[in-house]
Amino acid sequence: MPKVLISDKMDPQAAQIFRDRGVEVDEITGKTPDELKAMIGEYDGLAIRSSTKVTKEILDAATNLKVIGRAGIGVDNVDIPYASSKGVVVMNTPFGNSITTAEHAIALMFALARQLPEADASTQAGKWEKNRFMGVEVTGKTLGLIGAGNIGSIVASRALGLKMKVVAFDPFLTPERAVEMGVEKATLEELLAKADFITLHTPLTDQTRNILSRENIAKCKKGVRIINCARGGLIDEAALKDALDSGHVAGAALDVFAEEPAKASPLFGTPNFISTPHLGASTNEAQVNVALQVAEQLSDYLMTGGVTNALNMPSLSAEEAPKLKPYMALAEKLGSLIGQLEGEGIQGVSIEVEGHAAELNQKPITAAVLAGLMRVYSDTVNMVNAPYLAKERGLDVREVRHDREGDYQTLVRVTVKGKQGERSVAGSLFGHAQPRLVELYGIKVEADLDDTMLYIVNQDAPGFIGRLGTALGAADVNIGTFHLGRRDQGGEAVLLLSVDGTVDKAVVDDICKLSGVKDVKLLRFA
Ligand SMILES: NC(=O)c1ccc[n+]([C@@H]2O[C@H](COP(=O)([O-])OP(=O)(O)OC[C@H]3O[C@@H](n4cnc5c(N)ncnc54)[C@H](O)[C@@H]3O)[C@@H](O)[C@H]2O)c1
Ligand SMILES: O=C(O)[C@H](O)COP(=O)(O)O
Repeated sequence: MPKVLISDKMDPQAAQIFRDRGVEVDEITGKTPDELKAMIGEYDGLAIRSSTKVTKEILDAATNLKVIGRAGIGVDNVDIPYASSKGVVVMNTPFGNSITTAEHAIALMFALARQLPEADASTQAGKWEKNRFMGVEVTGKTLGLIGAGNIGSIVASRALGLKMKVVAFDPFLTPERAVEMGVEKATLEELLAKADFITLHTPLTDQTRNILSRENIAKCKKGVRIINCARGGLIDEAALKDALDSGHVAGAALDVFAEEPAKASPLFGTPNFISTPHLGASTNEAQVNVALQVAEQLSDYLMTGGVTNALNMPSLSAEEAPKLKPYMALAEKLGSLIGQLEGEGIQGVSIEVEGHAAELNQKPITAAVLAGLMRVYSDTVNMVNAPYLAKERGLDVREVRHDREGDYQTLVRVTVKGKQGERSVAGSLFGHAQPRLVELYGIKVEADLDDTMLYIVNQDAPGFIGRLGTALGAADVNIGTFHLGRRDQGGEAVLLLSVDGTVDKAVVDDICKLSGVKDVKLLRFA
């Protein structure tokens, strides 16, 4: 039974879903990195929010980990490249808390417009300072939206409902989408010059880090109010403090900080500065959404192989997974076969599907071929890290889909470009589920690729099979299955034998010495 650790505070329904789906679950929150490191080795899955930092050290200690699920959107607390290199799938729940976070941004905008936290504190202190708190209306004002994705577009729709004008800066926002959203597409400079309120909704990347830098804050309209419910690090906090002190910025509300938990900040105590402790996603509704989603996604992956919302692997629905499973087994065996036969020096690989295989999601088939192929170089390769390793090695990967149906109802062909030019192997499924090799380097040969096999190329001539059988018998090697194919009569022939147990190198060397033998390789598919 797979085992999952929930390491951050999550709605209890998550744990219930894991149990209902046959996954063992422990809920242990608030652990230090060292404590997490000590316990992570026993888990197949890890469910987190933003508090748990999944670093290289944690991933190195996570020897059984297959999947990390983020109950929320931002995954900057997970070292995704390293998780990928370790073959760990990373998933998030990209929509579950979007409305809630957009509402928090709007709430902070109103709190800034009417100085609500300060007015509240003053009133509860018995001061009744009616004349101290003069606000501004939002109606008719311009909201500058930096980042117009899921949350940004919800904020825009709410702001339009409040009769604001919305200008948006997002390099990936098309003019058509801007029209559909009812916003004006702008450059960052234009936005800074026009906005009365600015709200940030981008991830933290090298391009967005300090997007509101000292220089850009200076370019803002005097009296601008700034809201950040996205990620700390998008604003230069020291420059923001100076701009609040000088009055250039009339107010700022931060839900997120460059360093969290933010227990001290020069901004704390600054007039017209409001802060919340990363509460953007904290509503009952959003927390139920993300907890249910993450538990369903992780259970699907661990129990059926279904992949949803993964950041480092193609999606594969729980319905698709069982259909693709035999294809992935076939693809992995074909990749492994050609990888073992070719050895070093592969520069490119093309994966062709035809017939029934062409109706399926090809990405997992490609990932499985690459996993089989790359395992020749490293035994820690799996479907998650194989595409990354292939890219790292500069392997040219092509996918081809043929609508035609050939000799087989379904076919996967793997062609590699290596030291000997282009060579291919092809396989099909028998009885809808049994992977079988049907072609090897242009020679028709039907073979199940069993755990241990001998590949022999010889000159087609009478008596060879007898001599081979005698040599194997003398070495006490039992033949399981025997498959023969040849290019033409008297030409090159290929033999694939499955054998019980293993075969010593000395036996392989003896077979090499038999008359007519051109090549012998011991293959493993376990
Ligand atoms: N405070 C919270 O609790 C909370 C809750 C949920 C999400 N978030 C954060 O909010 C942010 C936005 O989430 P989302 O779901 O809308 O993400 P999203 O991916 O749907 O949207 C992000 C948008 O940013 C845009 N973008 C990327 N680079 C940009 C750049 N250089 N300049 C301008 N725009 C750029 C993208 O094109 C995209 O449209 C994320 O950082 C997420 O982690 C915070
Ligand atoms: O990216 C997110 O989803 C938010 O930052 C929410 O973080 P949290 O789950 O820690 O509240």
